[in-house]
Amino acid sequence: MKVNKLAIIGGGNLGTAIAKGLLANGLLEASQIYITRRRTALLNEFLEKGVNVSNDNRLAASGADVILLGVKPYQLEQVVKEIGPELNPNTILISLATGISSESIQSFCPVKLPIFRAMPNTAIEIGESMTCVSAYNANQEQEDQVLELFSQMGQALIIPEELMAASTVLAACGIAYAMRFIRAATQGGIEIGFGSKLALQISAQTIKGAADLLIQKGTHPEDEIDKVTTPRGVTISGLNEMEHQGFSSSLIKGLLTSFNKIENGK
Ligand SMILES: NC(=O)C1=CN([C@@H]2O[C@H](COP(=O)(O)OP(=O)(O)OC[C@H]3O[C@@H](n4cnc5c(N)ncnc54)[C@H](O)[C@@H]3O)[C@@H](O)[C@H]2O)C=CC1
Ligand SMILES: O=C(O)[C@@H]1CCC=N1
Repeated sequence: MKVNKLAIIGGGNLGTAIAKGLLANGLLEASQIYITRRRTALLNEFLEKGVNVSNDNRLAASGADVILLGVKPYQLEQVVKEIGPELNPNTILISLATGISSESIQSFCPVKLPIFRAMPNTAIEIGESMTCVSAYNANQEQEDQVLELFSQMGQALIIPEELMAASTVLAACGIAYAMRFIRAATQGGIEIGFGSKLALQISAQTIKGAADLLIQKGTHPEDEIDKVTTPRGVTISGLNEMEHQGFSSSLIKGLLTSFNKIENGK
């Protein structure tokens, strides 16, 4: 992708994770990246790497080919209106905000322009994100450009905008759910004899191996489970006990709770 200038407006948790992902992949020179937030002192690590750090959103947006909006949803309208004079019909605007439609974002802009919503997860920092993207007012070339950008920092997919809430839950919140699984496994590991450090190492690498089996072989989880569950063995006993305690059910209910909160604000 030919990007001369990329601006991240709102360098918080997600904005800085993306900046780290871009730098780690050498996708752009540090000098091509602009990142803003109100308290710029919190972005010193980027300043030291040669990234342009500022609290001036218009300066960052001016002449940028790609603008990523990393502010909170309730701050989006004000920020888009602020940078409005710097937008042109070719600017690629990518919103990371949860729950604000492309149509609304377009209504904050003075010109019609390609608008993308992207929902990466925090593993973007290490190039392992699952990023779902929706496109609005964009042509094929622009869609390909945005997909290419996020594909360099993990896997990326274009999805219909109506699935953005679902992708937020499955992929973005999903990192937190997976972390909680690993934490619980670690706590169990300590009870059966490991120190916390070793228990965490074993649990995390085990989850990574499980995910990689599915990703690399394209198999179904139950096929892989069948290979581990010796008849009358210990794995099936543990798994069935987890299900009696509501393991899958609690995960699905949690997912739905997150989803309903995005959809209905509850
Ligand atoms: N995909 C994911 O894994 C995650 C997605 N999100 C989504 O990403 C968006 C950002 O969330 P976080 O990064 O957690 O928020 P955050 O609060 O860490 O970051 C927002 C940043 O915007 C800055 N900011 C606020 N007003 C500004 C302005 N007028 N000009 C410039 N900068 C301004 C703040 O100083 C802050 O650094 C939200 O919409 C949230 O829903 C958040 C966390 C994880
Ligand atoms: O928890 C949240 O609301 C945001 C959306 C996805 C990840 N963090």
